[in-house]
Amino acid sequence: MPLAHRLSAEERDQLLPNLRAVGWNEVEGRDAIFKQFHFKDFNRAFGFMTRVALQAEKLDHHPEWFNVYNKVHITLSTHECAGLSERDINLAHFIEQVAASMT
Ligand SMILES: C[C@H](O)[C@H](O)[C@H]1CNC2=NC(N)=NC(=O)C2=N1
Repeated sequence: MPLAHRLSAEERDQLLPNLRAVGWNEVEGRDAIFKQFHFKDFNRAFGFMTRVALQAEKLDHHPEWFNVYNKVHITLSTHECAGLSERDINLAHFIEQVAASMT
């Protein structure tokens, strides 16, 4: 896999607005993005997490996340470059697709 690089200012200007528009926000004090998801019940939340987990393993890029009942909080960042990379953007878009199919 090619090395991950931290997104440049130009790349951020280009890539982040689409994600901000659907509820992803930059984390304060850390180069990462965050979103909270709410599902109808635990089954949907865990089904969502299962689908994200399988893709994360395939991409070798894993979310930091927290779940209680129907809530899933997700933080995305890339350890390899200690910040946001294109891998986080791609995973966030995949997560959006899965979430849309669960509601
Ligand atoms: C050794 C393994 O390939 C790496 O640690 C992978 C695994 N999952 C990862 N997940 C995330 N979010 N960032 C990484 O840099 C990363 N690296």
